[in-house]
Amino acid sequence: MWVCSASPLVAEICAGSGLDWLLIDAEHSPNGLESVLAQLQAVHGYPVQALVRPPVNDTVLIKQYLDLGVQNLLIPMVNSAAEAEAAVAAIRYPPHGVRGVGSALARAARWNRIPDYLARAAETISLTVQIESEAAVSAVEQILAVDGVDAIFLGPSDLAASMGLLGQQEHPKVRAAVEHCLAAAAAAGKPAGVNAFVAATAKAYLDAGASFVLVGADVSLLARGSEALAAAFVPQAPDGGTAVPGAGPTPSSY
Ligand SMILES: O=C(O)C(=O)C[C@H](O)[C@@H](O)CO
Repeated sequence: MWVCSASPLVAEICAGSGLDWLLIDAEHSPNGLESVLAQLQAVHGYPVQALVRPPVNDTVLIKQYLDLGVQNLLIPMVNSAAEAEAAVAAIRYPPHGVRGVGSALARAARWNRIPDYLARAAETISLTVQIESEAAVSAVEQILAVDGVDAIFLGPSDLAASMGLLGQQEHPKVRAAVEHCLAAAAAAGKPAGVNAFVAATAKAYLDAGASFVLVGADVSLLARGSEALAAAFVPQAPDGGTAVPGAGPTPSSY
């Protein structure tokens, strides 16, 4: 599930839920380096894998995330093999890439307490790139062929927008594009994941070959759960609207 609240406490609650992976998001959520660090520390020791999504495919930012100790990166908006190659270069030290060397100062290497960190760092990091535009779907085979791309992740919300179908993640053309990418990943022998908050769609994508799915978000659970409490206990206005100040209609499930 997504962890978007930028709260170590919430991240720890989710980490102990039984879910097997969490995505700490810094693309659309109010997370900076300090809050990502605090959440990594909060989930450490729980039987859960944490992925982290930086806001952008940027070499300097990726270096900072890696030095914090992020081991599973999800890079958004990767639209071509060249952009995927740039992400791979960002996670590898020279001569295989361009990652700056700061392990003596960094949590990633536990401040040089991890022997051979520099030599072994690449083995400890996974790179998943996000396919979320028509251009990326067209280039998915080339992106999957990039050495160092470990997995792809489909983003139906942005994909729908790029197809002129803003807000229509369930549109048959969007679902067909997602399934095309799932098949391409299977052919390439690499895992593919997808964002799918509608349970039936998540199950359909699993049946179509998805290896991992994002099926909810901390903020959405809190929003819908608090609305349900309000609906159960707060008197409704006579016109059927809500009596809760500031509350509005519930938008799409994404
Ligand atoms: O395009 C997508 O889908 C995603 O990348 C997920 C979104 O970022 C997230 O906001 C869910 O809508």
